[in-house]
Amino acid sequence: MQLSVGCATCWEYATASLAFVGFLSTMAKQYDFLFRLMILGDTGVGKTCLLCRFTDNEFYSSHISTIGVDFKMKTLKIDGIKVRVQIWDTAGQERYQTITRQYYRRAQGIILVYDITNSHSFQHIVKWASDVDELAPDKVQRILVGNKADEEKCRKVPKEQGNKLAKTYGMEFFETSACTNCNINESFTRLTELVLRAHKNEMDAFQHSGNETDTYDDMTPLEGVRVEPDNGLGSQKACACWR
Ligand SMILES: Nc1nc2c(ncn2[C@@H]2O[C@H](COP(=O)(O)OP(=O)(O)OP(=O)(O)O)[C@@H](O)[C@H]2O)c(=O)[nH]1
Repeated sequence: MQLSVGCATCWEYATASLAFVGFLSTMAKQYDFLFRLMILGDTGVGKTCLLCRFTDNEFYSSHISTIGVDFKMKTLKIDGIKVRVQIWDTAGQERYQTITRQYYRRAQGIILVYDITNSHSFQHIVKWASDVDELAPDKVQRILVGNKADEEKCRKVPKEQGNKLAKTYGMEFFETSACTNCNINESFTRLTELVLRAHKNEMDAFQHSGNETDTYDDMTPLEGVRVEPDNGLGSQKACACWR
């Protein structure tokens, strides 16, 4: 860029531009890869709580149903690689399935969650898994999570049953508690590792293509998905149903 000497405005503009470019390149190097993970399961199993515990180390005792899809981000370091995960928290309520189903095809990793104190939520895993088979990419990585493991006295689903179901689907299995922060980092990190491994060839090709400053980021926009808040639902969580 050619600067006209003595022109204060141009100089300020150039300095600001260079600072902005520097800022962008620093931003670009904050992570090496970006992946999308998704949390699925019946309403009330604790999907939002799992996510809030993982990203913010917080736990909320009230159940405020998610509308559509919400998301949070976190950066992990795995084997020296900085991986940024965008984690979508989906509504478990049937009425939002038209919206949440739009997101499956962009997920690289999926956490299927049931509540160990709720047999129905466990039985419904079969339905969630078949939705994933139908709608998610072939390469999608999945793990099974039995949440609320702190509620041992109210347990309805034995741990062996969870293990058995996970084996049937070829998934790894974790019992977690968002309440006591048990196995939360372990499960999210393991899923991210599986996604990294599944995409290794593409990532190697990307790095060898000379993109040293860019990040591997499959972020083409979603088709427009929009939901209007349902006034009959009472208090509900903020949502990011359209992007
Ligand atoms: N004891 C216990 N309660 C939990 C745990 N995780 C979540 N809960 C409670 O379960 C209820 C539902 O949690 P949410 O995270 O809102 O459930 P959700 O799956 O996101 O529900 P939807 O948004 O309706 O799909 C809340 O009252 C939470 O406090 C846990 O690990 N242990």
